[in-house]
Amino acid sequence: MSDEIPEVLEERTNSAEKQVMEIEDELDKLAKGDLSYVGDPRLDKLLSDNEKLKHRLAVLENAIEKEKRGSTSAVVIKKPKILPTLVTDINSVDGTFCILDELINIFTLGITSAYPDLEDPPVNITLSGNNPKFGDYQCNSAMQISKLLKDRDVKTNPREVANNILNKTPTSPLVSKTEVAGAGFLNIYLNKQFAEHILNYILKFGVKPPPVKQQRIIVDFSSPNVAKEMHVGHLRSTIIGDSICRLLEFLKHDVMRINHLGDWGTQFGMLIAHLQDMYPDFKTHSPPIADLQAFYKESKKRFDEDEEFKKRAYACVVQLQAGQPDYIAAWKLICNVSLQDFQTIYDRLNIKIVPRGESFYHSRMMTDVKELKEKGYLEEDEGRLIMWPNPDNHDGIPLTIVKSDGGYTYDTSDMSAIKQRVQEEKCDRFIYVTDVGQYTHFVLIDACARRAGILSNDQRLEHVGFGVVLGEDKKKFKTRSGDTIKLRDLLDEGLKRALDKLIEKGRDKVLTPEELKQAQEAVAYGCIKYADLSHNRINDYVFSFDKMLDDKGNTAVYLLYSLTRIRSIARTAQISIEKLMEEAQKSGIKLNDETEWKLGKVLLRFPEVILKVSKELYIHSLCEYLYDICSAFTDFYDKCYCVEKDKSGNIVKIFYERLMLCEVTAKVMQKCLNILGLTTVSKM
Ligand SMILES: NC(=[NH2+])NCCC[C@H](N)C(=O)O
Repeated sequence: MSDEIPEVLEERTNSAEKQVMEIEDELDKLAKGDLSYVGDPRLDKLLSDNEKLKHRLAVLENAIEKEKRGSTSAVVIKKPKILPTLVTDINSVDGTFCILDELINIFTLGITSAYPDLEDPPVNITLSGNNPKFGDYQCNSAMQISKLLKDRDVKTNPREVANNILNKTPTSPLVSKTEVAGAGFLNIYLNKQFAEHILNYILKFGVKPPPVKQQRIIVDFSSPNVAKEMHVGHLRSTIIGDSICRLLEFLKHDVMRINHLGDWGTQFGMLIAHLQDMYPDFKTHSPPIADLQAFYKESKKRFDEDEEFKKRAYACVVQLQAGQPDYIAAWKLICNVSLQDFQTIYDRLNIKIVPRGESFYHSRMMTDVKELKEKGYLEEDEGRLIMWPNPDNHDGIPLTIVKSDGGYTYDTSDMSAIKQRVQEEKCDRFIYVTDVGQYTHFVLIDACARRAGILSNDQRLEHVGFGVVLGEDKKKFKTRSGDTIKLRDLLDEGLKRALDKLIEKGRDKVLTPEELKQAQEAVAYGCIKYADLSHNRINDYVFSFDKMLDDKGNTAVYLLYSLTRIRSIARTAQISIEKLMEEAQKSGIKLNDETEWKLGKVLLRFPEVILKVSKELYIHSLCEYLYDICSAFTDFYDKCYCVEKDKSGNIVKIFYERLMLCEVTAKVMQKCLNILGLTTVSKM
């Protein structure tokens, strides 16, 4: 076998090693108390990059080992690469077509045929940005390839490489032209007929999801704790998690929406003991516990102050864990009070979620702990049983699987949960939506589940982390009196503010009372959701009704209003959708004006944006896209008449093709808003 391969691998290993060292340096600083990184979104990224790089390093080192061992074998059989098949006929594609993916295919062919000796050459395609001078998309691979060649002592420069690629790149009905520009960029211009074809498809058949391999995906979100306040952090998890589910459901995945409620643990001992005292006949007469938080506080006070009560509380835990029916009944009762409370919030926000709390894993935890123990994964530590991801490396913190009093923990339930999700639910993807503070918890669960053989190499836990909710004073979000904000009050205030806003705009004079109420709810809940979703989730986020109810800028109010305006254009011209479709049979959308062409190109990006967000789970990209559509639409509508009227307001000409473009815009916007969980209204 040639010596060349280990050399390349060694080089890659060196570079990966260097990156690991750099990141470890940063982490080191952090460990030494350099707090400037805390709460910084870059930290989260560094930590996850570090994990990935370590993994890659291990893979590469393994490969070197293998190569070294096998270096006596004589023949190398190069696996033939499976090259992509390209689109040759416009009519063979529909509205679900991802342009970026096809461009990657086209340039993969171009680059591999220009440089057949390069293994896995970089194929780097991006959107060109706003300047039409740079085309619609750009291929930036020439610089990287030129560098790779130089490292192998091949004399060349990026422009030459770009020209070579261009010569070998097959033509495509998607692309009108490609040019070499600047230092070696390849500027790609899309073909208008192709774009028109796709938009006409969407006009006829609606917005359909791009085809992807169907997966079974679990999304663990919301997950408040029984008998405690569901706080703004849980609200973020609820909103982000729901939107992720909607997106994945749109892509036709089999999505499990799971509410991993904190409904198990020693706190139930004192709650049950208190319940027995306060409502001795709780089994026959459902006690009127309206305020479970107050009930919790009372029982906690007794627990802390009354030794006798404390003892009883512990005894209750034992009975509960043993499955004693009376105790199970008491526990269920308490859980149901909380659950009903949570459900009112879900109903108001139109969110579906299935409760499956920590208690669900109770019996599984017993068997799972036994198994972990038997397989030697657990170690004793001051009476506890702990688990390290790597038995030879005790840096950082381990999982606590069994407490010194024999009880199980949050860690235990998450180990059992991941096992259940892999082995019983047979999920392909595992998504957890919590605050960034739990990042290390999930890294540990992932690593330990891998060590225990629960997760295989191609499976991983995905933590969708988000920052803290802050008040307008940039401090922790509290009421004026310093109490935590009740979600119900927050939603009520949203409703009130939304109504004020609509009245301020005089909408109460134009809308029927029913329309006004629909608009009020759509605006109130929409603005709370959108403000959360439109920010990069990793960052802390400032909760401000004034900002979220602004009708300018990237806000729900602006978007919802824009959509109703677009929808009203055909309506005021009294053109029915049937009439529009009839006209579409004759001509279809034409993108003649520069602003029409621009709007058309933004609309074409829908599948690309959806696919990207479904991989990375950063919903704000979808919000930015929605805002891009609105901006492009405004430019178009300012410049192009859809309906021409004479001086006395009579319609003299109707531009059907433009009304069709309005319709497609509305369809795409509507779909995006649905995915974000916003309710749209026809009038507001
Ligand atoms: N599988 C999980 N750990 N899900 C998240 C649970 C969130 C937890 N109940 C909390 O309030 O912080």
